[in-house]
Amino acid sequence: MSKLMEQFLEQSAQAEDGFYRMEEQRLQAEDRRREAEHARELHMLQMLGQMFASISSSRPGSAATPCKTAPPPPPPPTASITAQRKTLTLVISAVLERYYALGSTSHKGMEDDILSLVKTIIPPLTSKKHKGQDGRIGIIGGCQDYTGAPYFAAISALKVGADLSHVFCTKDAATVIKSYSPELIVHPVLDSPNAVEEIEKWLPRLHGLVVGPGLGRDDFLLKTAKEVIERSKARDIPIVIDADGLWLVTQQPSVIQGYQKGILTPNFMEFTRLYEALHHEPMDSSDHQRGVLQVSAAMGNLTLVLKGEQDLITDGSRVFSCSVEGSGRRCGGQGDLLSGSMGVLAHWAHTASTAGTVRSVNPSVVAAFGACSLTRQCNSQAFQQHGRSTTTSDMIQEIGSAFKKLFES
Ligand SMILES: NC(=O)C1=CN([C@@H]2O[C@H](COP(=O)(O)OP(=O)(O)OC[C@H]3O[C@@H](n4cnc5c(N)ncnc54)[C@H](OP(=O)(O)O)[C@@H]3O)[C@@H](O)[C@H]2O)[C@@H](O)CC1
Ligand SMILES: Nc1ncnc2c1ncn2[C@@H]1O[C@H](COP(=O)(O)OP(=O)(O)OP(=O)(O)O)[C@@H](O)[C@H]1O
Repeated sequence: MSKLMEQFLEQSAQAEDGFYRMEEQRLQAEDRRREAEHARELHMLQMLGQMFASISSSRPGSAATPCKTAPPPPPPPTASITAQRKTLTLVISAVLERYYALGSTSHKGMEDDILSLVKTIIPPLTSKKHKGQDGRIGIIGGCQDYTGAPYFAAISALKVGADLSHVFCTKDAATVIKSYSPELIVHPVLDSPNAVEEIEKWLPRLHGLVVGPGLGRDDFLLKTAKEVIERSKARDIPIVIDADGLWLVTQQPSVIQGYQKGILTPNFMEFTRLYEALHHEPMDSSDHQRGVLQVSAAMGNLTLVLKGEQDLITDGSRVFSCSVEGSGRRCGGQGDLLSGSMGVLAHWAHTASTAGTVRSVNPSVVAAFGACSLTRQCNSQAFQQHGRSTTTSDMIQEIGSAFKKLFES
């Protein structure tokens, strides 16, 4: 009897095992089918995104002043073309929204998609606009020691496409900066006793602010910068904080914490300082992705760019990495080119977001990604010509063609 019972139990156990094995195989097959479907869907959405982006970025030509020998100018953009462009950019946004909801992990695909999105924020060049409409950018920085940094940032903003670029610097830096370029508007106010009021007069006219390049760490200048940041936030102006501006943020994070139009652009050293000030412990330098998510979260989901071999960009929800090929040349001032360009792109991205064009990704992230790609592309192009002797001025010369290659082709 007990033998029969044993046999019966053994057979039931075998049947049960068989059942679970089959069920496991069935579930694995189902998983594989779902994964394949998921990959197909991602691939299709990616291709659609690229297709729509290339259609939408082929703009009507800008209306040039006619001259006798020139062919007739192309017709101005008609209402139907404008409507078509708008529909296409909305489709790109919807495609990307679905794509990111599916959780892509493909870095190359992701880079291409964000680049497509950058293309949609660039205002078309038309004869219908007046000077200033494509951006008036202010740089807070420039002191006795550092005159190059604010110049690099301000001229980069102009070369990317801002119409006017202002530098608010100390009195002794102003003449020097003016002498580098007649294109810049230079205000020698940063060390005057009523600096904040002097700068505030201009805020209603500014579309973007870059705080820090060549600012130095003098207490009075940092206090002025802090007050200008507060007043710019009250006016909802996009603010990029770089270099010594990040020194200020490290001392007083609340100055920009939680401001959704703020972007921080630390190099590794600046990032480490900020991390340690926020978390009161040394950073785990083996996991940069985790580090940037932690700092962004601690700063109230502020957009953050950790510059390096790959630029890591996050707003605390996901990390985008920009690895457009640059070069091995690390001359000073590349970060200034980056922050100046970002000031303009941030203005364009937030304008596009208000118009409903950018919906799927945080506009600050789109601007940051655009500026990182551009800086790296400039670095690569300048390096091809100048090799080891490449300087930031050589990179600035490349902004026009790098911009065209990345965003207008
Ligand atoms: N022409 C001009 O006018 C220019 C002016 N500029 C202006 O200068 C001001 C000060 O800026 P800053 O970056 O030199 O200051 P700071 O934070 O003390 O860093 C210095 C220390 O950080 C380190 N370090 C740097 N990068 C690192 C990395 N990736 N990874 C690791 N370590 C890194 C490096 O350490 P080291 O190699 O010496 O050990 C170095 O000692 C600011 O206003 C800026 O705008 C610049 O824009 C350039 C062009
Ligand atoms: N190791 C690297 N490889 C490739 N590109 C890099 C590397 N490090 C930095 N970059 C690029 O150089 C740009 C500026 O970064 P960098 O770390 O030089 O900033 P920074 O130190 O703040 O510059 P600055 O000299 O203006 O103060 C970034 O856009 C980044 O992409």
